[in-house]
Amino acid sequence: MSSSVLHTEKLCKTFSNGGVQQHVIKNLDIEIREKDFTVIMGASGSGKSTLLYALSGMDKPTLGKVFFGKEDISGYTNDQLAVFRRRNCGFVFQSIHLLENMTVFDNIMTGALVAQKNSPELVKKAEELLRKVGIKEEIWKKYPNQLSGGECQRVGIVRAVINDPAILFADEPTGSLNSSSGRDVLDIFTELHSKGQSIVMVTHDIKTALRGNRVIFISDGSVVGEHEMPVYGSDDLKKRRDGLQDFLDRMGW
Ligand SMILES: Nc1ncnc2c1ncn2[C@@H]1O[C@H](COP(=O)(O)OP(=O)(O)OP(=O)(O)O)[C@@H](O)[C@H]1O
Repeated sequence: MSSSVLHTEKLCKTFSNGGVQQHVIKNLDIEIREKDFTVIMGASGSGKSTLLYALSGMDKPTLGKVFFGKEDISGYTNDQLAVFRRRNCGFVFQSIHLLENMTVFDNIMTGALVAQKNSPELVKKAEELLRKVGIKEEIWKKYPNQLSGGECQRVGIVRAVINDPAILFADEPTGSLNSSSGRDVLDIFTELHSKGQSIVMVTHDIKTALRGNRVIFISDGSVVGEHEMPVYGSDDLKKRRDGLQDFLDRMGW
């Protein structure tokens, strides 16, 4: 059993919408294990993205605690959280916001930790990662508006993992892609996971969720169920899909 990399204690997040309090995350306890590919699923509006933001230090909880290892990050200031994220987290969202006035290569370098910036080792690492995700050398000097959506997403993944984050967070990473580009992106996630990358991904798509090895279902701001699967590719895909579908049916999805 792998060790815990992140956990929450009675996590709460409340938004005030026009003076009305909306309790989106309610006393939620969750543990994210190292080297797991954890998938968070649930109905629209159940609080998946809100949870991801709280887990990754993108937003502060209203009440409760978030621990990264033994470090309680819930009381951090915005500046401390920014440092925490840069050191420990990588992010891939539905639409990747690359900086339009920078080339593909420079976009990746801007994400690098200051200490490593433009070091020969880092340049080599960026080149290797770009090749690995299928971004050929002739694209490295191009600007984001000269790339397809799938290419942008793959560059975004390289930017997200360039600092070897302890956790890669993804929110509907294939949501804006066609099925072939989406599959390419998921193959990259699968490969990263097989190399030991801890991943936490929000999705409402079964095909995407199948890539994980642990699916956590949330409803109305609480964890209501959990489903474990072998590492993707090591089992029969039909059995895997049926098992996940069965779990989701039981969750009332
Ligand atoms: N910054 C915010 N201010 C106010 N309300 C918010 C904010 N962020 C989220 N909410 C509300 O919290 C609820 C949960 O939103 P969240 O985006 O976490 O759900 P979700 O499960 O990710 O939904 P979806 O699958 O549709 O993306 C929604 O009702 C949303 O309107």
